[in-house]
Amino acid sequence: MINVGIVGAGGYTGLELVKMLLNHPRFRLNYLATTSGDIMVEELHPSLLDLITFPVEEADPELIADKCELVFLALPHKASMGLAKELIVRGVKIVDLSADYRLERETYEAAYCPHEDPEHLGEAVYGLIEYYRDEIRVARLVAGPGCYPTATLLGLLPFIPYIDTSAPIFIDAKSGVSGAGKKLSETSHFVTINDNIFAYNPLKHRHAPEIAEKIAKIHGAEISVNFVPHLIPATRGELVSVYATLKEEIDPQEVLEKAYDTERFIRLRHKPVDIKSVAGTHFCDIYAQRNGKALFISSAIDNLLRGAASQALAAANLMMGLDEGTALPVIAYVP
Ligand SMILES: NC(=O)C1=CN([C@@H]2O[C@H](COP(=O)(O)OP(=O)(O)OC[C@H]3O[C@@H](n4cnc5c(N)ncnc54)[C@H](OP(=O)(O)O)[C@@H]3O)[C@@H](O)[C@H]2O)C=CC1
Ligand SMILES: CC(=O)N[C@@H](CCC(=O)OP(=O)(O)O)C(=O)O
Repeated sequence: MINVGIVGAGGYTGLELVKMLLNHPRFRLNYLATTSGDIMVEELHPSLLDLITFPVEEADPELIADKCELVFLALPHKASMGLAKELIVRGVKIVDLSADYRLERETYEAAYCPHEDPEHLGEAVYGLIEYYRDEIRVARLVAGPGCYPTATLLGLLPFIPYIDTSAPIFIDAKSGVSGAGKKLSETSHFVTINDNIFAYNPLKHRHAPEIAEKIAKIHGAEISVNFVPHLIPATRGELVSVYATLKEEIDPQEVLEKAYDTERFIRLRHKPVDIKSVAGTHFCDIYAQRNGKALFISSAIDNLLRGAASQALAAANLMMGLDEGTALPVIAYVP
């Protein structure tokens, strides 16, 4: 068995990781931590009662290195890099769910804060599985992509060679409230979001530079990303609609089939996608349609899973030489 740990076990993605690791045939959950520790995991997450009994500690790099070959950091940005730099020098493999190792230093510092671990930033691999699989297999530090960039890039990347990048591209995204994490805020308050929907940070969200940077890296195309996220009254799930202009009248279905024919966790749909069919799973569902040169791409993921925890587990599987799909959830919460 391979010993693994989770730091940030009290949060939403931390819980998703615990749930998947309970069913993992090769990973043994050997360490759990929160900021203050001193609690049992089944107290932290009452839904785990009678399924697991395990102490949660205060995060300590020495102890993590003693107990784990690989650790998932399910922490807010900044907190992650503070710990990751202590762990990597101790030989622990890391899958970081935060934004800390996703971007070039310049892009990161423009959108977040000064980087505290430039030494290891350059070796981090972006954990978008379908595009970085080979690099992930040999990585010691993987950066889980943001949830919106995951759904957007999986839908949009196959079309980049056919898109007129001189015309604006609009990405209209909608997320369930769990995307904002566990702590409360005015916008995630029940009374604000119930029976409601609204845009936030239009054209200014920090995921726009992440999307643009990865398109440039993968296709060498500089595009101006116009990204508008919305909050919707759902617990989990994310729907992304991309509106772009084509250079030529290609068959969108054919483009998608060519890109993802052999990908078992990408489902190509012949009808517009929805969030419920992917909720609780690692799938990304994609649909595309064209009217002349106007292109519409629609993708859906579970933000907590494919957008964070299950994508992190797929990366960890690859890093430890296992089948990518080990213990990834595939049965959706339907109805
Ligand atoms: N929610 C989502 O859909 C997605 C989340 N992510 C990213 O994954 C990471 C985790 O997200 P999520 O689980 O939603 O977040 P949550 O806010 O639900 O959980 C984060 C946990 O980290 C702990 N924490 C907070 N501050 C610190 C600190 N300074 N030092 C140590 N621990 C701290 C908190 O609890 P405690 O202090 O008690 O330990 C908390 O339980 C974030 O970086 C997020 O941006 C990425 C993609 C999608
Ligand atoms: C609904 C909601 O609030 N979503 C979050 C994105 C979640 C995510 O992917 O966060 P990181 O990039 O920080 O890891 C947001 O817009 O900030």
